[in-house]
Amino acid sequence: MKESIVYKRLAATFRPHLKTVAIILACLIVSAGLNILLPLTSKIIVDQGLLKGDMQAVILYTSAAFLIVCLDKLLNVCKENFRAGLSAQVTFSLFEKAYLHLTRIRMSYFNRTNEAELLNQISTDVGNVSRITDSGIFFIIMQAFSMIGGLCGLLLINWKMTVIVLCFLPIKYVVVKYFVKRRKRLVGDLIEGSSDFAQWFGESIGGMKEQRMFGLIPHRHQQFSSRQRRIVDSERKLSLLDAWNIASESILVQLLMMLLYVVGANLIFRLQLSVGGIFAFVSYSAYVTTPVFAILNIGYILAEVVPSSIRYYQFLDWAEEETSNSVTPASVLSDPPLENHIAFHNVSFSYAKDEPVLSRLNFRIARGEKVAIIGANGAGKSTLLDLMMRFTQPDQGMITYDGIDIQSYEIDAYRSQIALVSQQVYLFDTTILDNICLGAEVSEDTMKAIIAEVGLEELVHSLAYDFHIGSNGSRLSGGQRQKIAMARALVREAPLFIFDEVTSNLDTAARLNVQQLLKTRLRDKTVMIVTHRSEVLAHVDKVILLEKGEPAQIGSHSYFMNGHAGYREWVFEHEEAAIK
Ligand SMILES: Nc1ncnc2c1ncn2[C@@H]1O[C@H](COP(=O)(O)OP(=O)(O)OP(=O)(O)O)[C@@H](O)[C@H]1O
Repeated sequence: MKESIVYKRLAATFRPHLKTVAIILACLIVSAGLNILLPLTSKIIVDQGLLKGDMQAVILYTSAAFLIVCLDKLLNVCKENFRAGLSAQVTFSLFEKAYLHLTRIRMSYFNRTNEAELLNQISTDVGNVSRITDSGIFFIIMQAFSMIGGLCGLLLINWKMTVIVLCFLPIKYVVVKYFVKRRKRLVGDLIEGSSDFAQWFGESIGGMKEQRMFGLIPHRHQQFSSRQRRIVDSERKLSLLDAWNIASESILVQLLMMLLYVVGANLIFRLQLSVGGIFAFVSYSAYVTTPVFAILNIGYILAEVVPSSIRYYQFLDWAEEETSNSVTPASVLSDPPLENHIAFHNVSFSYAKDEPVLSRLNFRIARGEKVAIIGANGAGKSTLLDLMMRFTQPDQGMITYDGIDIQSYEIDAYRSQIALVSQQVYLFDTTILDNICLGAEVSEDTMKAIIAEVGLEELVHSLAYDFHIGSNGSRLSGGQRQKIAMARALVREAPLFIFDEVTSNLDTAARLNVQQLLKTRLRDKTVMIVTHRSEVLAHVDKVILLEKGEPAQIGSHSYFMNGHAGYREWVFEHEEAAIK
């Protein structure tokens, strides 16, 4: 992303807050004007008051200076009030934009970033981008105003000395340019290192058991050290660079002062400049050099903002799920419900070019049908369900629901038609009840019935509905988590149910419950179920057999058991593996 585009987008951040920005700028202009008067008052106090012994002038001009400072400080508090408000609003909206984008971003984004990395990335970037509202930046703007006044003051007092001040500026420009270049590189390194570390750290926490079981701790410790060292090293270099930048600025300013005093003294000895004049001149020269240094330093501050802004805006540019479509599934609107049939028309999909996972799938599922999807590991079963959920889109072909391409439906309305229990269930860190209802109103009778149907009665009686299950259900067993996920789906009463390997963690009684559900609560519902268990396969209306990259085969369980040797062995293999 080009830097010019980044600057345009950063400027757009201020658009909703133009009024606040205008008030802050007004405060800064008035404040700069007031500050310009101060050296003049000092000059009069020295030349007219002290040197000529005029007490009245001393009292008058010191009082004027006092009032100017009071007014200036009041303005500063007022400006800071608005600036802090602006900063809070900008930070909030940057974070909100990132969060809302995450809720709509295509699911493929999550394949490349883990949670810890994502959190680190968003909070670092929002923090750095919102630095454009820092008091430092506004201070620089204020300095720009005072520079104009300062330059007028300098010319009024002595034009020869003004030339010395102006000659000094290109030197500072070269120095700052060098520092900015180095800082950008170091900040880039730091951002990359932190992101890499956060990704590694997230993975380390996720795989803590594996590290202990397989004796990986010394190896992971080494990885930790090299990654952390890279970050600490970048931070140290950055601090050192900051110190050099400040030191170079002070040295240059002092060098300028030295020159001004030498030349100024010469002019005083030749009676071309008053004593008060030289003090006023030195003050005004600071009004010119400080802003120029500060303006040049903007690049130094932006060296941190720009790399983060680029990453932040690249994240915001990641494609989102299609949400603008407005068709509502007919069954949402009609009572009694429509046919709710699903059809795959020549659907193909691949993650990588020339490596098809699903190839020319053609099948139709009528309302109320129970369909099993079966295939070897990696055959594309979960991918097929992701296509149904619109987490991904077909490369070719079309999936229709009630005869309409599912991509045409308004996405939330479409998803409300489906209750999914996925292979990897996610449970929220709240109570059993909240995890089942997920915000829906569920009557006590329905809840009781569902709890019994999925075999959760015992758990609920021993722990109670309001038992907190921990992060992702860490205080529950795998089977208990799967049962909660089942209950959560049943509560939705959607026309279509999708179960992805839901029986994998269940004991015999619980598996029988699932079988029973197909005949009772789910009798009129359409059900797609990924399973290899013969007791479920024997009760479905049809089986879709997937082989990676091949067109699907469709038939009944008995058809495959009699006519497909691979299928038979496969089902038995799974049964045996499950028994073992
Ligand atoms: N996000 C992804 N990016 C790239 N390739 C993927 C992705 N997800 C799955 N795959 C690949 O696509 C193929 C199908 O995966 P999928 O998860 O759909 O298989 P599956 O039939 O559900 O397998 P299993 O029985 O092991 O759950 C596999 O070869 C897998 O490596």
